[in-house]
Amino acid sequence: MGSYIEFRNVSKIYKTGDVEVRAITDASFQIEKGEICIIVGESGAGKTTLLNILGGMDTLTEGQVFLDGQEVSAFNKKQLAAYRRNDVGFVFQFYNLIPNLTALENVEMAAQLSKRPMDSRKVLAEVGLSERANNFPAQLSGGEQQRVAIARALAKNPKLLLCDEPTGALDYMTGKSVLQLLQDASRKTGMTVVIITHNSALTAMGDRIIRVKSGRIVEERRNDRVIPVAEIEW
Ligand SMILES: Nc1ncnc2c1ncn2[C@@H]1O[C@H](COP(=O)(O)OP(=O)(O)OP(=O)(O)O)[C@@H](O)[C@H]1O
Repeated sequence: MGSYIEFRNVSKIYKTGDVEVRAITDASFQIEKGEICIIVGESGAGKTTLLNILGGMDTLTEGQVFLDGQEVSAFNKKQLAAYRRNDVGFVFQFYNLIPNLTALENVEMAAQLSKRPMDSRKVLAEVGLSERANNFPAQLSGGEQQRVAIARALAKNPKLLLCDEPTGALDYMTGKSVLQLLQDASRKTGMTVVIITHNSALTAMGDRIIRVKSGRIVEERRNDRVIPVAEIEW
């Protein structure tokens, strides 16, 4: 049996007029179910491109991508939309909450779109925000907004949680608590989590580390000495 997630010789070339940008070259790696995977690399290395391909938000130029036995890279537009809706939860650097919906309504809306949602109130409680359920995003701190965004992604009960620089807009301590939340959620639910970051220190919290440089995978390894986020300093 293959791995839960597999990238097989993936390349991505962006074409703008006559100009070609090779964002990813021949990337192959695997991620197992329930793992926290940290994809690390400098700005422009190709991290977001990899995440977008895995999340069905962008297509590849060459190669194949598999998740849980399905070939994502063979999906048509309609299948990709269903895949994004049901199988993938997204957490971005800038939360992307809907401003005129409360915290709870933001979570409920995502849950309603999914095939197998979890109870929105329960998930909001799990991220420590029961008391703020009826607040609008503008009434919440950055860290609280990111918690709502994580609750929104988790409430879909996805197969995979994709996080693009989830602490990029947060201060050190708040960022740490958000990462701790992601680590706890993965451990508690067995959810597979992929986090992309430019911060090498965060590799210590991952079960698997994938390092990207100039569009190529330069390192892929299992980490058998995972450190709780609270103990990581950077
Ligand atoms: N839509 C696009 N059109 C053309 N080139 C693109 C496009 N998106 C990304 N690229 C290029 O592909 C390369 C990889 O970009 P990507 O955003 O994946 O890197 P990244 O590692 O996520 O960087 P950052 O940490 O700065 O977000 C870069 O050279 C970028 O300029």
